[in-house]
Amino acid sequence: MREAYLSGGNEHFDATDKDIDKALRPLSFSDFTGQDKILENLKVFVAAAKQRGDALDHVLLHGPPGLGKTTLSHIIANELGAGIKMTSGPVLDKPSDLAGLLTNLEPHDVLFIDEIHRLNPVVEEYLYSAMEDYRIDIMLDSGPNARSVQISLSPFTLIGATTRSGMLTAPLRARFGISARLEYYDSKLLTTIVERSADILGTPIHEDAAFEIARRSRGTPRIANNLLRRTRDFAQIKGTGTITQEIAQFALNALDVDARGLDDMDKRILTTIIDKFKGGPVGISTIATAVGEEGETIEEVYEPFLIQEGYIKRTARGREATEAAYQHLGRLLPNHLRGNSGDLFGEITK
Ligand SMILES: Nc1ncnc2c1ncn2[C@@H]1O[C@H](COP(=O)(O)OP(=O)(O)OP(=O)(O)O)[C@@H](O)[C@H]1O
Ligand SMILES: [Mg+2]
Repeated sequence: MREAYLSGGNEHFDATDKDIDKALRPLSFSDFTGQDKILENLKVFVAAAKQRGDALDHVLLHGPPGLGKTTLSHIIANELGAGIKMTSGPVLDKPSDLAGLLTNLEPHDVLFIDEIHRLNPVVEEYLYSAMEDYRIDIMLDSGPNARSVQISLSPFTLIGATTRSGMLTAPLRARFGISARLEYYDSKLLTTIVERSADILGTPIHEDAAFEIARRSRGTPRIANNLLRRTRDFAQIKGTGTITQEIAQFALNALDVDARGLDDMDKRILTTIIDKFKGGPVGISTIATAVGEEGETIEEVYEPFLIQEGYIKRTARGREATEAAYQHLGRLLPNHLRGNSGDLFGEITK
C-alpha cells in the first residue's frame, strides 16, 4: 500500500508501510524506550567489549513477537560500530550456507540469526565451534579425495532471536554469554513510543489519545505503531488530521480492538475455552483446532499476553479461563470460580 505522509519538515514523501516501519525503528540505545534492565546491562557489555577491543559476547534475545528483538540487534551493531548480517534459522539449510556468511564477516561484526530455534541440527552443530573458537571445518572435495580444512573466522558476535527459547537445545543456549528476555511494555512506556512515532510521522496527537492507543496495544510496540498508523488514517479522513481521543476510540472500535486491547483472536480463544470447554482445562492443540489457528502461533503470540494479563492459567492438564476472562466477556462465573464474595451470580462487568 502506498500513502503520502508529511514528514517532520514540510516536504511530501511517498512511503510504504515498510518504509514507515524503518523510519520508526529506534537506532541507538538512547532512542529505545523501556526494557531498562536489559539496556543498562547491554550498555556495560558493549562499552567493555569496545574498550578491550574484543568482539561482544554472543547474545540471545527472546520474548514474544514485536517487542524489539530485531530492533535491539541493529542497535547493538550500531553501538558497537560494527556491521550486521541478517539471516534466519529456517533459511540456513546446510552448513555451507552458514560458512558463506561466517567467512564474510569483518572483525567484530554481528551475525543476526532470527528464529534461531528453527535451525537445522546439522547447521546448529556447525555453529558451535564457530561461536566457541571462531573456527569452522569445511569439507573440500568429495569421495576419496574428501578432506576437511579448518578455517579461522574473524571474532564476531552472534545475536540469536527467538520467540520460543524453550525450544533451544541446551548446548546452543549454553554458548550465549548474554541472554535477555524482553517483556511486554506497560501503557506508560507505550504512550511514549506512540508519541515518538507520531512525531516522526508528523501527525499531531493528543496525550490522552496516545494513551488510549497505548493501553489497547497488547503491551507490544509493533501493535502500538500499527494502531497509530491506522488511527492516523481515520484522523485524516474522518477528522481534521489531529488524533484526538475521540478519533482514537472511534478508530480502535472500528478495528475491533477492545477496551483492554484484546483482539479478535484473543477473544475467540477465551470464548472457546469458556463456551466450548466449560472454562477448561483444555489442551492447546484442541483450542487451536477450534479457533482455526496453529497451536504454535497460539503459544507464541496469543497465550503469553493472555497469561500475563491474567485471563488464562496454564495447568498440568491444560489451559483454564480465569475469573477475569469470564468477567471481561460478560459470562456468568462457574461454580468453581465463585469466590467467597457470596455473589451467587458472579460479578458481571460489561
Ligand atoms: N523499545 C522500543 N521503542 C520504540 N519502538 C520499538 C521498540 N521496540 C520495538 N519497537 C518498534 O516495534 C517494531 C517491532 O519491533 P521488532 O521488529 O524489533 O520486534 P521483534 O521482537 O523482532 O518481533 P518478531 O519476534 O516478530 O521478529 C519495530 O519496527 C520498532 O519500530
Ligand atoms: Mg524480529
